[in-house]
Amino acid sequence: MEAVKCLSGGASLEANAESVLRAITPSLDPTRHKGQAGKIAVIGGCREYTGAPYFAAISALKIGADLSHVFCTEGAATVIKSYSPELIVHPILEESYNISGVNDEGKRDISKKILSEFDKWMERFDCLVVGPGLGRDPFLLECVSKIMTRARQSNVPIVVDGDGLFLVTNSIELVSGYRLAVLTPNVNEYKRLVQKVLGCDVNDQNTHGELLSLSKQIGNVTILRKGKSDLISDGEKVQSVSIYGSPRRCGGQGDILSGSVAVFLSWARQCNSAAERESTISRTNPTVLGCIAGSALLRKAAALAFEHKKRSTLTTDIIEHLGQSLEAISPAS
Ligand SMILES: NC(=O)C1=CN([C@@H]2O[C@H](COP(=O)(O)OP(=O)(O)OC[C@H]3O[C@@H](n4cnc5c(N)ncnc54)[C@H](O)[C@@H]3O)[C@@H](O)[C@H]2O)[C@@H](O)CC1
Ligand SMILES: Nc1ncnc2c1ncn2[C@@H]1O[C@H](COP(=O)(O)OP(=O)(O)OP(=O)(O)O)[C@@H](O)[C@H]1O
Ligand SMILES: [Mg+2]
Repeated sequence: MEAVKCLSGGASLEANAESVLRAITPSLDPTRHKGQAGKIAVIGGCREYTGAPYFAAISALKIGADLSHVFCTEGAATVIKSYSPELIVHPILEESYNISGVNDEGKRDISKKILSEFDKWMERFDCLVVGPGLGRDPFLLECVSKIMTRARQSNVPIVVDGDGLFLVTNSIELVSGYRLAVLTPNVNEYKRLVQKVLGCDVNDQNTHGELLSLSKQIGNVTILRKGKSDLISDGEKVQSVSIYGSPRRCGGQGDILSGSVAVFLSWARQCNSAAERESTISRTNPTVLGCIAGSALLRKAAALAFEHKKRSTLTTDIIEHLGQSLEAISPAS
């Protein structure tokens, strides 16, 4: 199956995203137990943002993951739980304002406690999504750096989005050379990444070459550059997903994408039957497959939601169409 054709160097080719989706989506086999279709954790949710981690975590469930966790601050946790009883919410993160009277030693103890709380769960996760609605509090980000380092030591894939990209752009060593990392920058996040890593401004005359260089420079991590077309590269080649989505640019669509990529990359890593081993798909990096599938599904769901809701289309409407969009490509029975 030639689902993923690509050219190296400066060119990219449109991925056959539907074939990728069909190949990596597992069948609903009655012998499978809870957890086998994916256990995802989103690290995000703070005083300002509760929508973003919710969107990422609920999207993972709506696509077909079995369990979806959120690690956030205490204040955000109550709010996120009230959005949905389906999510498992851990109120473990702390922001500086909440511990302003605590001395350095006290802060170290809090940091250790956060890490040990996370450690109890980490080995169970198929993928982490770090960043949707995380905020930029320095103490919180320092704790999240430690969480990422721990996940990396345990070979747990990490999708980095939103404020997670702010953290990683300033501490690139957190993901550098980690082949199970995926960065999903929007226009601003990409600009900051290019400036920091390549030391220049974004060059729209050399889109593909620049994306290849950026990925290579960070040790071949997979990058999904969001935009009119989504461009995906692991430093070897560039592929695009340009399926028509929606003209509505409401906030939160990137959060759906990060939750979706987490599920699909987990599924792509499980795809190892003999037939799949022979195919182009199985020779493609699972992180790249996850990006292609996530991007395509989000765009299809956005198109369907827009058909119904037009100008009033919101992120929650798009989430409601994720299942139908996947069903049209890979039917449940
Ligand atoms: N409901 C929620 O809780 C949401 C929270 N979000 C979170 O908010 C935090 C910050 O993310 P943002 O994406 O807002 O931060 P960014 O710094 O990436 O972008 C913010 C600004 O960029 C501008 N912008 C967008 N597209 C542009 C373009 N093509 N050219 C020029 N400027 C452009 C926007 O108007 C906005 O003012 C993250 O943690 C994110 O996850 C967002 O995901 C949106 C939804
Ligand atoms: N100009 C565009 N035309 C069509 N689709 C787009 C366009 N820009 C972004 N998208 C789609 O919307 C998705 C989200 O991209 P966007 O740039 O809005 O992310 P974001 O800013 O991180 O979103 P969020 O508000 O969740 O943080 C991308 O996967 C992409 O497919
Ligand atoms: Mg975003």
